[in-house]
Amino acid sequence: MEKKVEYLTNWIKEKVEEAGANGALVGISGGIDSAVVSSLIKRAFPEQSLGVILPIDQEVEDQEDAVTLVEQIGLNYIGINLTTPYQTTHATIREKLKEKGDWQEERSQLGGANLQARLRMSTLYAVANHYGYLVIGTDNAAEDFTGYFTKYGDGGVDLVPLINLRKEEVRELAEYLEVPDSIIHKKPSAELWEGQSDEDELGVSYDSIDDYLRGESISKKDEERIQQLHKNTQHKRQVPAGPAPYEGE
Ligand SMILES: Nc1ncnc2c1ncn2[C@@H]1O[C@H](COP(=O)(O)OP(=O)(O)OC[C@H]2O[C@@H]([n+]3cccc(C(=O)O)c3)[C@H](O)[C@@H]2O)[C@@H](O)[C@H]1O
Ligand SMILES: Nc1ncnc2c1ncn2[C@@H]1O[C@H](COP(=O)(O)OP(=O)(O)OP(=O)(O)O)[C@@H](O)[C@H]1O
Ligand SMILES: [Mg+2]
Repeated sequence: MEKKVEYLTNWIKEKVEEAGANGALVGISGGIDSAVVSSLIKRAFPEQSLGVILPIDQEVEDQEDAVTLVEQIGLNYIGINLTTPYQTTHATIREKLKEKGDWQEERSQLGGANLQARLRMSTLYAVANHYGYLVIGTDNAAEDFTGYFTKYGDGGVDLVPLINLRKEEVRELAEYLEVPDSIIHKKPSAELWEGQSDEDELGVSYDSIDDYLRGESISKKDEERIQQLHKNTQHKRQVPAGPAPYEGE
């Protein structure tokens, strides 16, 4: 485990230095993925790393797991409350679409959820620009394969150190790195709306996705669901498509 941690830590260090950046930061949610990335950036850059806690509809102090984590690992951190920017932006969009007669309440949940992820991304980049740091993402192999992230939201980052790790491998790393149990055993959730659960929304468990990624056989139903998610989200793993150069008259 120590070798794996060293490998990931050195990789982050090399990529940040290669970019000529001063250090690294990560958004901290109180979930396991960002907890592991927090520990890695602290090891890579003990003095030049930053955790950013970005609550929406909550106070920074209420993000207890996130605060406990940064204090435990001694990571320099900052809390920026995005409740007002989120509510203002969302209300402005709602008002304009209502005026146009196009607003549909039942279609608003996902757009609002993705807006939260994209406001966090914009905030992380504003802070990163300020310090000359890179933004470190938290996507793991299961999320990447199924496209379970917001395009240009939590998917909008500079480096993705966990991208080849299955969820089970992230858990193993978290245990080795002594991430608090309350974080390790929490039900994975993007927390973009009340009661959201990754596995309910995905329609398949992380264990099943991990088995699939390991090449093991899983139920036909799960296999079809994973392949459908992968296919539908192909665009998120690519640079935006453009036409070939025009070669006519
Ligand atoms: N074929 C295609 N080629 C090019 N672009 C395409 C496209 N199909 C859709 N698009 C574009 O992509 C958009 C849809 O993608 P996107 O905006 O990402 O939206 P979408 O994939 O519908 O939603 C994001 C999902 O990720 C989950 N999430 C988000 C954030 C964090 C976490 C977490 O685990 O923490 C999970 C969230 O709960 C939700 O299930 C469309 O509105 C359209 O603009
Ligand atoms: N309140 C928040 N403050 C700062 N960053 C956040 C917040 N919520 C989400 N993020 C960022 O978005 C990322 C994606 O969330 P995701 O839920 O996939 O990861 P996680 O919360 O670390 O782990 P888990 O998947 O176990 O819930 C987080 O890792 C974090 O970097
Ligand atoms: Mg989460």
